[in-house]
Amino acid sequence: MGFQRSSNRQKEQPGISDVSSNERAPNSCQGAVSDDANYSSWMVEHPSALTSFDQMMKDAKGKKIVVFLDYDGTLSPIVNDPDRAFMSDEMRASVREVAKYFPTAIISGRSRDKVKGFVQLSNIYYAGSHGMDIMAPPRPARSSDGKYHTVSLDRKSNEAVFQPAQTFLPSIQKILKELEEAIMKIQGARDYGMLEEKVKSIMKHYPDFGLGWGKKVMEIRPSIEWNKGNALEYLLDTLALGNCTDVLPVYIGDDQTDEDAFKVIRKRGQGYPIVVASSPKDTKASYSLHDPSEVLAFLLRLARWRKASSSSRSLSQIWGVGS
Ligand SMILES: O=P(O)(O)OC[C@H]1O[C@H](O[C@H]2O[C@H](CO)[C@@H](O)[C@H](O)[C@H]2O)[C@H](O)[C@@H](O)[C@@H]1O
Repeated sequence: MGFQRSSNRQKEQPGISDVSSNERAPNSCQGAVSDDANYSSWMVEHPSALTSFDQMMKDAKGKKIVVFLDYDGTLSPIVNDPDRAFMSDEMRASVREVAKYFPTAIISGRSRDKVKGFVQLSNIYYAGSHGMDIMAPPRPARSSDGKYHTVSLDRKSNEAVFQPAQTFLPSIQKILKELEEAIMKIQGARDYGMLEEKVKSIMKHYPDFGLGWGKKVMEIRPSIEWNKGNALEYLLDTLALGNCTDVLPVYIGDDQTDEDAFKVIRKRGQGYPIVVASSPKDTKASYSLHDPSEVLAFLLRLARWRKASSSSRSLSQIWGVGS
């Protein structure tokens, strides 16, 4: 459940830091140089997944790649109106292409229906509400403490939906109603402070829920130990890959909530956590991409790499030559 913050604090738009130093306003030169220097030194720790691509794929040889993608800020640029955060047709085509070759999942903070509506692809898995609403084939679920095993059929009764926070749904409906009534009279942008106050005062009565803040967004979440990292593990399990040592999860995301997935990959000891960032940030990711346009380039390259390696494999099988 999320609320939009209408302040000026907005994510840097792709391209802004691409402006070369001699195109910047004269009085911003100093800052620009040190920004570039900071970004460059950050990049040493988090090299570009594009420039590191060949090495990454060399290391991936013989392993099973599974692709996990965040939505906002990764597949679509950050925009002011969350209802207009559309992904481009090229991005959609690249995800479709990747999903032809690798199991692919979108793990988003948005509701599953909303993100599915934006992505409009049927050959991928969807995990909405920060992984608390997963659509996946029915299989036994595993969680470290044995809780959260609610698997049921969706409205079309043909796919399994895993909702670890299902028991919170009645309270969520109640909170929603109370919030709608309380905020109806608040006028847009300038009343963010009042909105925050109202939300906080209502949420005091719901100790089983927590408040979180994202990029210009305030979110109410059930206080359960379930995040994008758990969703990644759950999806690997549903693919029967959870315990395999030759699995390489590739996770691309830009936000704080994606860090949980980066941590899981690090803990597994194999895989590629890739952060989308146009300025230095504290992250557990090993690699970086500057913005969604670089995500697009990476996905296209990944699909092309796989296509080429499968065709060279079949040629070598047919002709008996080394690849
Ligand atoms: O996990 P994600 O797929 O990255 O979703 C995270 C949040 O995304 C949306 O908010 C963000 O994107 C909006 C559109 O670009 C932007 O206006 C907002 O400032 C960002 O925070 C979405 O509205 C939230 O519900 C998601 O949790």
